[in-house]
Amino acid sequence: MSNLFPLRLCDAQVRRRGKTILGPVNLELDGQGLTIIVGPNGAGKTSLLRVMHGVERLSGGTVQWGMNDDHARERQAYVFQSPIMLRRSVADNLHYPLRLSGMARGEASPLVADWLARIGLQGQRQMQATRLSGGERQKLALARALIRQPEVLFLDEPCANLDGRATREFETLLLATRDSGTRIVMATHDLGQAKRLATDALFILGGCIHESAAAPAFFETPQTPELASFLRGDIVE
Ligand SMILES: Nc1ncnc2c1ncn2[C@@H]1O[C@H](COP(=O)(O)OP(=O)(O)OP(=O)(O)O)[C@@H](O)[C@H]1O
Repeated sequence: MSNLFPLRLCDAQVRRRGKTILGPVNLELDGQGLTIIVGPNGAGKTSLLRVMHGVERLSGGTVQWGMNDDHARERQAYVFQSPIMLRRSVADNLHYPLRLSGMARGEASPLVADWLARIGLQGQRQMQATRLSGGERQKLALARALIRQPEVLFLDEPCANLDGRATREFETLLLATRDSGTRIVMATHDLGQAKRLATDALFILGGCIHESAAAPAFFETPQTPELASFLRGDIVE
């Protein structure tokens, strides 16, 4: 049984140049499910993900995992909106994190082959990763994040630049990841995607959690006028 969870944010706050961009946020995350973060542009979704992942300096409050920060960090992975590919082959992009963790190449190779098959890129294994399409890159970024078997995966708008088919393939991989027990926290602009994936959701407005609930109640019976407007597609500030 993992002791990484719960993740507790207590009055977590981020201020930059005299402006509060996040918080105070109070939140407890347990170890299961797929939490979706939605909210208007600039509301603080990325900042919240970065605070949870421990890469955003706090101006106040605390972020606590069930274990010390260094060990907790090793069990986390983060996927960005625009993934950075190493200027190496597709296969080497998957070998890289395993080598960093000290795994011998012979031991890593079957894992790499398995992940190439899961993301459907066996045929491109020798191709320079920077030549992949946007959808292929994002699947490779996901595999690179998951190959070390993190317990929690953070994603920031991973499908923002993908077409429908690539988005569907990516979502299928995400659902399989969730079902295999990896905790997922993901920001998205796409309300359809949020509904398809969420087990629970957070609505961020003005840097604070304005409303949160389990899905489908979050989407079907919003409790605040602001979330109701946002879900209708109105402009909310
Ligand atoms: N380093 C920084 N210095 C000053 N302001 C910042 C900094 N980082 C973020 N901000 C501001 O903080 C606010 C929250 O940004 P954040 O990227 O977290 O929002 P977001 O909800 O992810 O936005 P989007 O949906 O547009 O990606 C924005 O107004 C942004 O301009």
